[in-house]
Amino acid sequence: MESSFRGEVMKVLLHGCNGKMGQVLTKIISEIKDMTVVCGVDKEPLRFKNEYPVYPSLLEVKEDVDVVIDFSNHVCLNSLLDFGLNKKAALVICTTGFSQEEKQQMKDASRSIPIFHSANMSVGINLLMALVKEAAKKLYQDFDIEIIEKHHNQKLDSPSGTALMLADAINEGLNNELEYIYGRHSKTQKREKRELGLHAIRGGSIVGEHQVIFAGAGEVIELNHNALSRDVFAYGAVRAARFMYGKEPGMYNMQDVLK
Ligand SMILES: NC(=O)C1=CN([C@@H]2O[C@H](COP(=O)(O)OP(=O)(O)OC[C@H]3O[C@@H](n4cnc5c(N)ncnc54)[C@H](O)[C@@H]3O)[C@@H](O)[C@H]2O)C=CC1
Ligand SMILES: O=C(O)C1=N[C@H](C(=O)O)C[C@H](O)C1
Repeated sequence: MESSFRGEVMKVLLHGCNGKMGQVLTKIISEIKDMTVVCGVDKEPLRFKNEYPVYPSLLEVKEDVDVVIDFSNHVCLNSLLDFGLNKKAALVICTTGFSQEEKQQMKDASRSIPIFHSANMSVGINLLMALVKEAAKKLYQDFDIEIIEKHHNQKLDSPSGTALMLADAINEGLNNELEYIYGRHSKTQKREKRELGLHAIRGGSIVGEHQVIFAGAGEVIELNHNALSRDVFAYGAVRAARFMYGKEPGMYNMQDVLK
């Protein structure tokens, strides 16, 4: 599917603009000719001096907006959806940590506006999803599958949205037979075949590492992805924003963007 964005200047609202990802995007979009940040929203609006106005709430936004790029917190979902529905703006939601109910809320709203959501904006992870799905189909009979993710010490949610996305890709390949096990503390029993373990490490400034382990008798296969900087997520978000400009209502993800 092609982007319908051509020859204009796309007006972007950065939601969570004063966070780590918000600031990386601020810099990257300032270097792009046909895209401009018309305003930002952040619950800490004064943390940085930005070249665009920053509001503490979406209710205060005065600017005309084509696309909202969101890297904030899942608790903002209601206000984000209300904003998109009132202003008919496309939403590029990159935040993680949503509950099943919140994901359903997104789907419901996507009947009226175009909504993109992906827990990982890198091309590499979205290719890895296809690889682990195929590997799981071929290996599951003889190999146990576990996922380890590592992130910086400021991350709020665990396991990461990406680890869950990889687990879902694997499970889809296996007719959703697997049961997710979040760590094994206090467990004094053997691993069951249909378990898929998810394990989270938090420390320092690790940008984002995901390791999918296929452990067999006498041999181990690992498929890994390491994000070396946050730029990779920001470029993915810019690519998704271009893709979402002028799209029909519906739910979209990175697989649609990369088609
Ligand atoms: N999809 C992807 O590829 C990626 C997703 N993420 C996700 O994006 C989110 C943000 O990540 P970071 O920038 O590292 O976090 P961060 O904590 O550095 O930034 C979040 C920003 O959102 C603001 N915020 C929080 N609650 C708010 C509210 N109620 N109203 C307005 N602003 C609010 C905070 O003040 C902060 O400035 C996380 O959920 C993270 O997991 C992060 C990197 C890549
Ligand atoms: O919080 C982060 O930093 C990241 N979050 C995303 C996730 O939860 O998967 C993506 C990336 O790994 C960085």
